[in-house]
Amino acid sequence: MVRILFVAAEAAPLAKVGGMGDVVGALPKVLRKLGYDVRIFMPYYGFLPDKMEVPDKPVWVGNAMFQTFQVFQAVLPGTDVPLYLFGHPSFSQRRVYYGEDEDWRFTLFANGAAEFVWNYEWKPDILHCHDWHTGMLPVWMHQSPDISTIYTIHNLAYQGPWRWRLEQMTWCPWYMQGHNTMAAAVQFADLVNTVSPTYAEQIKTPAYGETLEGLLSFISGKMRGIVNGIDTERYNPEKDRYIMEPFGVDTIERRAPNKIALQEEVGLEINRGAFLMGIVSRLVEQKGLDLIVQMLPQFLGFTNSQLIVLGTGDRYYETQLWEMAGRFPGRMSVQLLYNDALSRRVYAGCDAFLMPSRFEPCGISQMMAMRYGCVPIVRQTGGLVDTVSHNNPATDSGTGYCFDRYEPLDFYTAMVRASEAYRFPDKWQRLQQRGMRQNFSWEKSAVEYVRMYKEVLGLPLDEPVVTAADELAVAPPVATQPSTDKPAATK
Ligand SMILES: Nc1ncnc2c1ncn2[C@@H]1O[C@H](COP(=O)(O)OP(=O)(O)O[C@H]2O[C@H](CO)[C@@H](O)[C@H](O)[C@H]2O)[C@@H](O)[C@H]1O
Repeated sequence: MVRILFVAAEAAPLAKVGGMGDVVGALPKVLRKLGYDVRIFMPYYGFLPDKMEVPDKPVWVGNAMFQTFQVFQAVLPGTDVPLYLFGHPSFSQRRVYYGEDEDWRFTLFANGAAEFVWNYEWKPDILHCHDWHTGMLPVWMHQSPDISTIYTIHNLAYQGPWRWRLEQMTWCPWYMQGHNTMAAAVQFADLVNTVSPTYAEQIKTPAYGETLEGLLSFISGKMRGIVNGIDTERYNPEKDRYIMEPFGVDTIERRAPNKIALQEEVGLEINRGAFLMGIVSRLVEQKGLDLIVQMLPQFLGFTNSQLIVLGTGDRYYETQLWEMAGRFPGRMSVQLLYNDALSRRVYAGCDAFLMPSRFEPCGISQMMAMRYGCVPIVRQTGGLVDTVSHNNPATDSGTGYCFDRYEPLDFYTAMVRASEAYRFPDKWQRLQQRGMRQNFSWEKSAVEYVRMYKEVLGLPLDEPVVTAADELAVAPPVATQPSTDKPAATK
């Protein structure tokens, strides 16, 4: 059976700050069903014992960067995916990112992962690395021809902090890109992918390449674009115990109480007819926050619409939104926090979801919104192009509202068109149902990942990888931990 180790800083539901956590938490369990022995290696953050049982005894003790670390083996809650936790005091605080030592502790983490795969009894055939935190692994793995590497770019904008210090820590000279772990991985990984076909093309241009467009164009032969899925088991409006009233595509009339409950919960006027818009996001420039700050006061001023924002991020946007909410009491609510349960209630209660991103590698939130019958209003960029299509009431087609240019008025027009369409309940309901019927499950995208794994191992693409004997023992017997749907720590 092919063995794959995912190395990442996040894995939902244990540690999730954004979409990468969703991917690393959901894809391995689907791949295991397809017959691959997939495991995860991630840091042992200080808040993990609140969410799961971690054994006291490590399965392995190693050394890297003159430090001793321990590796604990557990199981990702709600799945059968074995989880290796990298234990070192630098991760014992209750945070995932930020801090003065961000560069150092993630370099240590990547070093620890390398030592682990070189020396531990279970050896992967493929090391699947995610984002800058794990970027040096493909460089170091060049001394191990028996281990292939795949690198997934979730967000090109984050290429690692304090690069001059990174170079001193990675012990890799400039031609190995020791100062920029994202570039290092792109250059040295056997295959590279990003999380949607459109973004895979866009990042070869200066507008989206974040200064790596030259390198990305150069390696385009080994570059793939695979659209993300969502965890349709965890995020299922028919069974979600965090929402007021479960509903499905054929029982969409049962969705209405969720809107009233949400209005009540976040302090909005109870108004069944108001056009309720939602945002669940990291509050950063990428997500089009400047368009929101510019246009929402006008839109709220001229219509009877309402807005709820759930997110954390840049202090500037947090302050702007907070100040705006003060100008629209009962019409706008800002929740500056990370809360998975509330995010589900926003998806289930709002009429529309705003995502006017400046750039978007894929985007998970718009898919979650559609799954919960919330109509996305998005800018046509990156993965939003691949997952949302424009509503055409004449032909009853499309799943949301899309605009093209990153201009306040274009965004405004899209919101006006959506709020006008909302006045026709039957058509609006059919639009919601079209979104809910989309197949965003990981099963579809997992097949494309399998193709990549076969390609990197040099296996024939049209033949199954697993042998009959393997199929009988699809996964090693590991106990399944009960699911903890507790939200992760704030950023
Ligand atoms: N305050 C809050 N409370 C609760 N939940 C919150 C929250 N803020 C955000 N979330 C959740 O975090 C996830 C956000 O995922 P996205 O993919 O939309 O964006 P992100 O930019 O983080 O991911 C990056 O990586 C992913 C994965 O590849 C790409 O899809 C994306 O384009 C790229 O920018 C969603 O599951 C959302 O519900």
